[in-house]
Amino acid sequence: MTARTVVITGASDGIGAAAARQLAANGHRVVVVGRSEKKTRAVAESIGTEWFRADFTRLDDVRKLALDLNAACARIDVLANNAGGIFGAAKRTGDGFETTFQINHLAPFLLTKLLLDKLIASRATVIQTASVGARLAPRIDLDDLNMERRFESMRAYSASKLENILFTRELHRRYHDRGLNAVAIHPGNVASGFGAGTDNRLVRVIATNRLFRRYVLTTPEKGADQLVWLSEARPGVDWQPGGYYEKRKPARTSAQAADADLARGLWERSDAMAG
Ligand SMILES: NC(=O)c1ccc[n+]([C@@H]2O[C@H](COP(=O)([O-])OP(=O)(O)OC[C@H]3O[C@@H](n4cnc5c(N)ncnc54)[C@H](O)[C@@H]3O)[C@@H](O)[C@H]2O)c1
Repeated sequence: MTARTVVITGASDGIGAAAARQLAANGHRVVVVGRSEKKTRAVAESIGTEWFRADFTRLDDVRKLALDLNAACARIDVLANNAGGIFGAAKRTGDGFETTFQINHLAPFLLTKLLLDKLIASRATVIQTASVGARLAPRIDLDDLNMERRFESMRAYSASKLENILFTRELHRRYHDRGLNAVAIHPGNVASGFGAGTDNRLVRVIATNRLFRRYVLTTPEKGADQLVWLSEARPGVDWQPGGYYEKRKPARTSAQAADADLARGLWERSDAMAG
């Protein structure tokens, strides 16, 4: 197989780090992106690859990351927008947006847009690590993407993961005929750093309890399976762009995820917000 250039965000930990290790072992050029310089550097050095640091609570970091990636990579065959998580109480970033919304949706939206020319020229695959949790999302209110009316960390998380799927659909609608292959996935329920810092007690207990981690959740390596598979497989042959996958198979999600007007509206609002 030809070696590909694969950029993975959230690759300092968990699923992203496991995918980076596997793809590097398979001979690809992997670019590791993370928030913590120390952890990101450690992962990159352990697999002998490049790394960049960006904190997605700062859109200026995302803009700088896009500039760096555009300069460092002649082509990008795969962009895995994997960074994300469930966080605590309602909080605004310095950019003025609700934190979960910005980290999980707005930052990867902006990064993808700033890399778009290169992604199209490379006929790239763009993967969103979404979640089965998107099924629990409340009705997305385009006039209240910051959830000012009723914030709760699980509501914000599930909405952001639905937004990952809506973004995938709209990316596909706009750019598939120019060669872009967009896909969203649920990675499985994985024992990673996910959920450790949330104020949602149930999620925190499941995510941190030793027995749950050992017997109920799966490993980061298994959670990375679809990122690795989609990075190497042939779009349009091995999998169909535009959709949502679980365990390497197209999967159903909620009716909202298929709402084309909502996907278009979210794109337009995100564009205006990200500037
Ligand atoms: N673990 C699960 O069970 C599970 C289930 C469904 C979906 N997911 C999704 O998988 C993805 C990876 O999560 P994981 O399980 O590996 O968790 P993790 O906590 O181990 O890793 C999360 C990664 O996201 C990065 N990140 C978090 N906040 C960031 C910020 N402000 N700026 C830049 N990067 C930031 C972290 O640095 C880390 O590299 C997430 O998008 C998560 O929503 C996880």
